[in-house]
Amino acid sequence: MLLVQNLSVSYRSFTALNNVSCTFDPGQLVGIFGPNGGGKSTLVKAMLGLIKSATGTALLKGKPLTQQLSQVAYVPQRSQIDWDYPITVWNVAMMGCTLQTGLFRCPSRQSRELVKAALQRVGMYENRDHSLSNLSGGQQQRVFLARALAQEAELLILDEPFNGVDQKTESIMFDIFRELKAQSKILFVISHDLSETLDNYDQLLLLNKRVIAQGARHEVMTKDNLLAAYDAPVWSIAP
Ligand SMILES: Nc1ncnc2c1ncn2[C@@H]1O[C@H](COP(=O)(O)OP(=O)(O)OP(=O)(O)O)[C@@H](O)[C@H]1O
Repeated sequence: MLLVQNLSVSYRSFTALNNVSCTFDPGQLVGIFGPNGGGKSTLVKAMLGLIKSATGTALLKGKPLTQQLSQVAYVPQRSQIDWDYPITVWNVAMMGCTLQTGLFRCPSRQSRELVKAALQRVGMYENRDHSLSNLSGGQQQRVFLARALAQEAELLILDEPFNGVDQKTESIMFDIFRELKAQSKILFVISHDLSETLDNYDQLLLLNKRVIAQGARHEVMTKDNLLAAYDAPVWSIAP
């Protein structure tokens, strides 16, 4: 189980997150929604200790998440990744195994097998020698998903993974999420897509500095909750 308790974050005098608490069971695909600037990325970064929180903590299986980062595969927002960095598809995916292998040691046969299987699963093995910068947006996202798969982490966090991806990639990703759920992983997906893809999530967390609502789609995506989160009429948000 993943437990977020009383997490608060301020950037200088600006409060980005206020006392956020939520709980997630294994085998769940969780969608994190909310307006631009609502604190979604801040929540994830604070959970991972990438930024300092004023109060609160995140616990995975009862232990601080920050002490077991090898159990977390994090795919940041596209804007946070240097897509021109000269690296091949294979080497990006191999980074998922670096924690186990060590930075300066030759990857084991097992790591190579894991990376091969991960790239095959996302349909990018044939492109393994290609440079990351020469791929389409959807292909790049699939490579980063392969890196997360190769890591075999308990918790996968993907920050807006559907941005700039085509229908085929989106559908591959949701298929893979279902497989990971069956392996009792917890998947955190930050998204802005309020279309019918919402049905793919087991749980939704609606965030605007605080938790507006958490639960199943019909409990969370109500008129009142959407108004509280987005401060806008529902018809202008949800299709
Ligand atoms: N390093 C920073 N310094 C100061 N303010 C920040 C910093 N990072 C984020 N913020 C502010 O904190 C608030 C929450 O930002 P965050 O990126 O977590 O929102 P978000 O919900 O992920 O937004 P988006 O949907 O646009 O990605 C925003 O008002 C943002 O401007």
